[in-house]
Amino acid sequence: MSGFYKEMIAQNCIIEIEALHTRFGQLVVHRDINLCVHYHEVLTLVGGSGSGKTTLLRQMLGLERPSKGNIRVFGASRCDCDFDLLRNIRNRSGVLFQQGALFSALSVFDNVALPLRELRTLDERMIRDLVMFKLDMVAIGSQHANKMPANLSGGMVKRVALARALALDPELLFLDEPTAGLDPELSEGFVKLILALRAEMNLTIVMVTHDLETLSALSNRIAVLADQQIVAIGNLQDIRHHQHPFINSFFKTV
Ligand SMILES: Nc1ncnc2c1ncn2[C@@H]1O[C@H](COP(=O)(O)OP(=O)(O)OP(=O)(O)O)[C@@H](O)[C@H]1O
Repeated sequence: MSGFYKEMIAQNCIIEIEALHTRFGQLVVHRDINLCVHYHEVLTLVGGSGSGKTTLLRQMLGLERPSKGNIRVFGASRCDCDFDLLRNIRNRSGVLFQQGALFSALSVFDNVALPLRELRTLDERMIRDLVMFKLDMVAIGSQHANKMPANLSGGMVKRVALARALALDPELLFLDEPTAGLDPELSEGFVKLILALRAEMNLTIVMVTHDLETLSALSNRIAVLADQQIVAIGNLQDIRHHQHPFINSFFKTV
């Protein structure tokens, strides 16, 4: 075991990123990224447009591969191609994509039931109970279960998408711009819901956001992506005094 991994285990990392490089043709997006996401923290990725936040999130999720370097989730390498191992990582992770990304042809109920049905181990009665329980957790009443996504408000789409992300009781939750498109009141309510569920389910959260209110309310630590690297990492107090042009402009209203 390399010194790096010993250090990661000692630091209690749920996700460990080592010497990660990403390039798309001539475009270098990440250069030597090293990062540890601690168990039970909320780590937020911030950075300018095109700085590689979503790409890094997708790499942690296993949806994209870095050009070089390694990502370990729950101690297992993303680069291992063992199907059972990758499925295990997937079942222990939930993701809330930007815009909610509900399947438009499926009802609220069927959207939340999807990850449960994919397990192929639960009968429909059990699935029904679990779906109604998850909808209740995100304050969606049973009268909405048969509605189609097109008939929901923006705030409801986010909550149903969150119920789906939490369907398998994940330990790790990824949030991509969770409050984008919500007005300030709905956004505040959604942040409170995430905080409550995080405490209830003992979640570790990795989030991408441009929204300062969301960032301040939820983050334990913030990692700033700029110049293809993580130029600063720490809590809000640590970060806001860091001297970097992106950080100065991003936090100037705090
Ligand atoms: N599959 C791909 N092929 C080619 N270029 C890509 C691909 N995915 C991302 N990029 C490029 O990589 C860079 C980083 O993209 P990414 O979406 O990760 O940035 P971001 O920080 O999330 O940006 P934003 O805040 O605007 O969403 C961008 O220049 C983007 O155009």
